[in-house]
Amino acid sequence: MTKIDEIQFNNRKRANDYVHEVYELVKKRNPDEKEFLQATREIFDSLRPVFAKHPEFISNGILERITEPERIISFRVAWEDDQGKVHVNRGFRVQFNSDLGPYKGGLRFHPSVNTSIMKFLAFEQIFKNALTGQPIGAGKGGSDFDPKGKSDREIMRFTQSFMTELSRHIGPDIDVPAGDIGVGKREIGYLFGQYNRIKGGYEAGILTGKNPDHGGSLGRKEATGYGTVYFVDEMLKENGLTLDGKTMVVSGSGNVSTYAMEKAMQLGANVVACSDSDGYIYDKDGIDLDLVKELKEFGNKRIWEYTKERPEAEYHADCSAIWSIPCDIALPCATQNEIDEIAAHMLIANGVKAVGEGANMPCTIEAIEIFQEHNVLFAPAKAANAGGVAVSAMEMSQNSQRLSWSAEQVDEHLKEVMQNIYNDCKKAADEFGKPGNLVMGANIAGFLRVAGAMVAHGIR
Ligand SMILES: NC(=O)C1=CN([C@@H]2O[C@H](COP(=O)(O)OP(=O)(O)OC[C@H]3O[C@@H](n4cnc5c(N)ncnc54)[C@H](OP(=O)(O)O)[C@@H]3O)[C@@H](O)[C@H]2O)C=CC1
Ligand SMILES: O=C(O)CCC(=O)C(=O)O
Repeated sequence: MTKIDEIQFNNRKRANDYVHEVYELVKKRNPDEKEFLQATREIFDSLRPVFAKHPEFISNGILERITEPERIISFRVAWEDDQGKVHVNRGFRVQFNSDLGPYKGGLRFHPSVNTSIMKFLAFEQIFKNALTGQPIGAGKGGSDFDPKGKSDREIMRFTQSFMTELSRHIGPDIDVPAGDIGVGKREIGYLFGQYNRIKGGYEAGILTGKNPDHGGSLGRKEATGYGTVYFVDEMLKENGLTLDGKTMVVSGSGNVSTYAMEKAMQLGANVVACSDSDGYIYDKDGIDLDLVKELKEFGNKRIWEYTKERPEAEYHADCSAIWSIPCDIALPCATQNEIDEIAAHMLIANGVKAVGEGANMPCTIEAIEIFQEHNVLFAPAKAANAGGVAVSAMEMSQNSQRLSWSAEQVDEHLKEVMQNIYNDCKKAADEFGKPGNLVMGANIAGFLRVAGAMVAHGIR
C-alpha cells in the first residue's frame, strides 16, 4: 500500500466509523421515530464519501448537530365544532436548521401527524432548501387535525386557534410557514388573517402560498408539480428520452399531483391514472384534468365521482394498487412510503422507465434500491419537488420588495432553478464516484451547502 493509499484508506475508515457512530446515537435518541430514522439513514448512506474528503465536517460535529432540531415547539390547539363541542388537537413547529436563512417549510393538517413525521419532513427540508440556492433555512409544522368532513367555519376556528399559538414563534426573518397536505389557499388565508389580527398590522411576508390576489405569488400553486415535471424532463433528456407520448401514472389528486399532471400533459405525456386516499381512477385514453380539478381543487369531492361523468373510466377502491397500472413514468405525489418493494417490482415488471418523487419520501429505501438496481431513472424528492419552496422564496422576495412578478417571470425562474438543481445533483454524483445516482447527488449537493455554512457560523 502506498502512502497515499494508506491515507485514503484511513480517511474512508474514519468517515465510515463516524457515520456509523452518529447514526447509532440518532437511533438511541429517537427510538420510536421510524420516518425520521428512515430519512436520516438515507442521508447518512449518501454522505460517507463526503466525510472521507472533508474531515473538517467531522471535527465540527456536523452530523451530530444537523440531526438535532434547533427547536421543536409542540402546543395545544383547542377549538369548538359547529355543535359547540370542544376538541383538542396537537400543533407542532419543528425549527430544524437556520444556517442558510429563516426556517422555511409547510404546515400539514392530517390525522397521522406526529413528532416523527414532522421531524422527517423538516429534516428533508434542510437539504431541499439548500439545493434551491436561495437564502432559506428549514422547518415544518402542522397538526393531527383532520380537515375531512369539517365545515368551513370549523376549519376557520381551528386554524385561528392554531395560529394564536404559532404566531409567537414565527416572523418574516425568523420562520415563514406555507402549505402542505391539508393546508391550501383557504387555510393559508385564515392563518394569515389571524396572524395579522394578533400583531395588529399587515405583515405580507409571514406566510407563503397566499392567494395571488391577496399578497401571494402567481405560479406558487403550480410550482411543486410543474417543478417536478421540469426536473424529470431534464433527467429524461439527459438519457435520450422525452415526455412526449409516454404513459404516466400520478398518485394523489391534490396540489402537487394536479399540477404535475397539467405540466406533463402540456409536454405530451398521456396521464392515465390518479388517486385519493380511498382509491384510484384509471382512464386509459387520458385523464380529464378539468374534471379532476372540479372535483378536488374546487369541490370537496372524492375521486370515485370522476366515473359519474366518465363512465368509461375505472375506479378501484385501493389507492396503493395504482402502481399495478403499466406505465413508462410514475410520479408518486401523495404521501410518504406509498411505493414499497412490492410496488417497485410491479412497476418494473410493467416496464417503468423513470420515477419522479413529487411527494416527500414517497418511496421506501428498499424501493429506491430496487429502481437503481434495475436502471430505472430516479428523481429524488429533495431535488424533484423543490420547485414549491423555491417559488415560496420568490414570494418572500416579492413581499419584501412590495412587487408582484408576472406568471411568466415566475415560471422562467422556476425552470432555471430546477435545471440548476438537476445539474448540481448530477455534478455531485459524478464528483463523488456515483454517476447518474441523483439520490446521492441531491443529498451531497444539499449537504455541502449547509455544512459549509454550519462550519462558518461556529459550533452552536
Ligand atoms: N404543496 C407543496 O407545495 C408541496 C408538497 N409536497 C409534498 O407533496 C405531497 C402532496 O402534498 P399536497 O399535494 O400539497 O397535498 P394535498 O393535501 O393537496 O393533496 C394530497 C393528496 O394525496 C392524497 N393522499 C393522501 N394520503 C394518501 C394515500 N395514503 N394514498 C393515496 N393518496 C393519498 C390525498 O387524498 P385525499 O383527498 O383523500 O386526502 C390528496 O389527493 C406531500 O408529500 C407533501 O409533503 C412537497 C413539496 C411541496
Ligand atoms: O413552500 C414552502 O415553504 C414549503 C414547501 C414544503 O413544505 C415542501 O417543500 O415540502
